Amino acid sequence: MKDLQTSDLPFYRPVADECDVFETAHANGLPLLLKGPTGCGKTRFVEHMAARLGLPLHTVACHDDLSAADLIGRYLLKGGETVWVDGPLTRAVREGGICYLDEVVEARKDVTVVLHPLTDDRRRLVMDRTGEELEAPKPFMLVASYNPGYQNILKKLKPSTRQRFISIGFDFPAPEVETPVVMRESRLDEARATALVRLAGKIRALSGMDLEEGVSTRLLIYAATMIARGMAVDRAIEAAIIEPLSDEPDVQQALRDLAAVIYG
Ligand SMILES: Nc1ncnc2c1ncn2[C@@H]1O[C@H](COP(=O)(O)OP(=O)(O)OP(=O)(O)O)[C@@H](O)[C@H]1O
Repeated sequence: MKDLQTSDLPFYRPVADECDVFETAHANGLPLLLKGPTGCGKTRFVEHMAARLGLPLHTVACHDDLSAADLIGRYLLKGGETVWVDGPLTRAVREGGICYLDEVVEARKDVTVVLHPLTDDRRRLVMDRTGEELEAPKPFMLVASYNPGYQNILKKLKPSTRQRFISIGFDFPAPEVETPVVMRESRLDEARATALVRLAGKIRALSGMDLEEGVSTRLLIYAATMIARGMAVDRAIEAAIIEPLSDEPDVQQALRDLAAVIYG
């Protein structure tokens, strides 16, 4: 695959054709949903694409208290006066930038009401508190992410929401992508980065274990960073991989056993 990296962009190594899909969605005013496990590169991908397209990026980490007003804006008291302050979604629409809603499924239901007219062919942001209705300019793009792996039956995206988005499925990168990513982010040498990525492959292949999700690329980079700074490999794996993945002594021991297979 062609390496599209140039030095002034946030580093992102493409896994497949996701950069083309993003560019085509953007060029045609289509919203994009990134699905995948935590720490696999979704946020970095959006940062890279925003910089590549020269667009301002407004990122919102969604949580179960996040309301439509948090995205759109609210009246605030400033120096005795009431002034309207745009929220990140409104700023992105006004600027013609990208608004990235990380873990959109966590947001409150009233957020969906705002997103629907913005993510179909109307492309309109309805601001009920000010009575304004903004038509999104052509460069505006809404990107959302969602982790289907979380077994949260109460929080699922409704078909009427997910069928408004072009979607890309993410997963942990293949070893030939993940190893150079780990090396570049941590400055660890190839041999030791390769061993960590092999360990990750074994952990991700575990089944029947009480692991909610496989080890993320983010954790591998943490482990690699500690090793590159001189920490003993087994200590770094313990602190950056085993402890973050599980609290269960049996599971932790199984992970140590896997590490012993790789590191002898
Ligand atoms: N293809 C890739 N190219 C470059 N860096 C990558 C890639 N994949 C993963 N990474 C690295 O993995 C780290 C974690 O990725 P990122 O923060 O984008 O995860 P995420 O999928 O957005 O996670 P979350 O859903 O928890 O927000 C990044 O800081 C980056 O260093």
